[in-house]
This record gives sequence, C-alpha cells and structure tokens, in this order.
Amino acid sequence: MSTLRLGTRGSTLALAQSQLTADALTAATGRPVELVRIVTQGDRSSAPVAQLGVGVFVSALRDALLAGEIDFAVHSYKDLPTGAHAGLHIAAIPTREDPRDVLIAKGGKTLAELPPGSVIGTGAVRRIAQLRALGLELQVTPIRGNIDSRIARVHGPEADLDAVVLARAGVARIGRVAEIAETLDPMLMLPAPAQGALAVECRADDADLVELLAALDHAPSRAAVTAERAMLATLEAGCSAPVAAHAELAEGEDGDEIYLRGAVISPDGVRAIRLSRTGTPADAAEIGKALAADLLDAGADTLIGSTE
Ligand SMILES: NCc1[nH]cc(CCC(=O)O)c1CC(=O)O
Repeated sequence: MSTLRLGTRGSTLALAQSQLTADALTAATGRPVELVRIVTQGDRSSAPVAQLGVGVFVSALRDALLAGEIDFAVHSYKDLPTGAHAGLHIAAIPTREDPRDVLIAKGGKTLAELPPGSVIGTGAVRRIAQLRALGLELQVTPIRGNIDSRIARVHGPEADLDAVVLARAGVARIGRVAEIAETLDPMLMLPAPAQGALAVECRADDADLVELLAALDHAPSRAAVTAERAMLATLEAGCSAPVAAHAELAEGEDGDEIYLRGAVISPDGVRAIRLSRTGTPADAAEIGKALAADLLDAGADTLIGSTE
C-alpha cells in the first residue's frame, strides 16, 4: 500500500492536528501516512491577519493539493472561506473538540478576577466585540501569531499582557490545557462558526481517497458544523459585523435534535442580536440559513456601521 502524503503547515498546532489525523487514518484503515511540510504566505508574513485576507493560511495547501504534490490536507475548519473550492472535496469532519474559547491569564485569574485596567490580547473581532460587550474596565489589544507565541505573551519571560483569549481546541491539541485559567461560557463568549472542528480535504476526483477518508467522518460533528457554517455563509452576503455560532446536538423525543445559537455583535460591543433555532440534523444547512435570515430580519446588517 502506497504511503499517503499529508500536507501541513509547520506551526505546532498544524503539526499536532495533522499528526493526530494521520494516526487516526492509519489506525482505521491500515494505510501509512507521511507528513509533508508546506510553507504558506501567512507563515512568512508578520502583517496582521486582517490585512492578509481570509484563507491565506489555506491557499498554499490547496495549491499543493491541486498540483498533486500532496494527497490530502487537514485544516482548522473555522479558517476555511465559506465558498466551495473548485476541484477539492471535504471528505471528512472528524469528532470535534470542545468549541469554546478559553482565558489564559497571569496568576490563573478568571475574567471576573482580572483587576480594572488589565490588558487582554486577542486578534478576532468576534472576541474583541464580545469582551467589550461585558462592559468591564478591560483594555483589549489586537495580537496575532501562532498559539505558542500568544501564550508566551502571558506565561513566560517576555510576558507583556495580563491575559489572552484562545480557542480551547487549539490549546488542547498542543497539550497545554493545564495553563487554562477559565473556559468561557458560550453565554458570554459565543464561539466562531466551526471552531474546534477539522476539515480533511482531498482532490474531488480522487475517488479512492474520498472513500478512504470517510472513515474519519463523525456525523454529529458534521451536522453541527454544517449548521454553523450555513449561517455564516448566508450572513456574509448581508452583513460584515462579527458573527458567532454554536450548534449542540441533543437527544430529543423523536431522535437527535440540533440547537443552533447565533449572534451578530457590533464591533464596539454595544449592540448584539442573539437568536436560536432547532431542527433535525438532516436539516442542518436549512437551520443555519433560516437563523441567518432571522438575524438579518432583526437588523444584523445595521450593526456594521457602529465602529470603535
Ligand atoms: N484563527 C487561528 C486558529 N484557527 C484554529 C484555531 C484553534 C483550533 C480550532 O478552532 O480548531 C486557531 C487559534 C485560536 O483561535 O485560538
């Protein structure tokens, strides 16, 4: 059996989730997998991610896939642009990690324990807006870089921040959950659509590999992510304010039920529209689209204008 080439970025997180997926595939199918390092434009640049544009970390991997240099790639699903990519196919969405955000703070302080004037670093407008919405005497400062360098801004000899907010999934995958001070309740900090989920992608015409990779697919995770991403995709057309979403699957009386919560927040955190919908996993995409329509009806597009 030929060895499959899994293309990966060189960051600690990318290597960790690629290795995890390689091991899971070998365990499930017996097929050997080797990791192939790909340097992306996002790794070479130190410009803010907002300037580099969405999907910059993804494009080099996709180019390598289409060029046949690698057989498949593992992405953080939340980093993928919402549109489908010609010639490529997401063959598996493995079991999702905890989608919530976490606080890593000096002295292990929780959000409520941070003294007035504390400086919190985060790059995502979604997190900045929700932190501001708490109305605390906190200073939010934009940061970028990989997870290790963000944690080093709080824990380590070069520390210059009181706290950072990160996705729990990333911290868990690089083996640093012990440093988490608080896992943030989605009531306060609703996660990014698809946070904590991975997308395993290969060429659409590689039928054998599409079938092989399906061994890694986890139907409940796929349903949750499909609902969240459908909401995001529909909102993108009508609204550019920060978007958050979280779908949970629960056993209802008539089988599994999806409970999708969504929010659109003004960047200054002053106004937020929060709504929810339920439905069956088979209707995941429709639930997401319908919730986005509800949010737009409630004025989500008017939240863009309120700047900092
Ligand atoms: N935007 C970068 C990014 N992409 C995926 C993760 C974490 C892991 C995940 O959500 O799957 C992170 C870091 C973070 O947001 O803290």
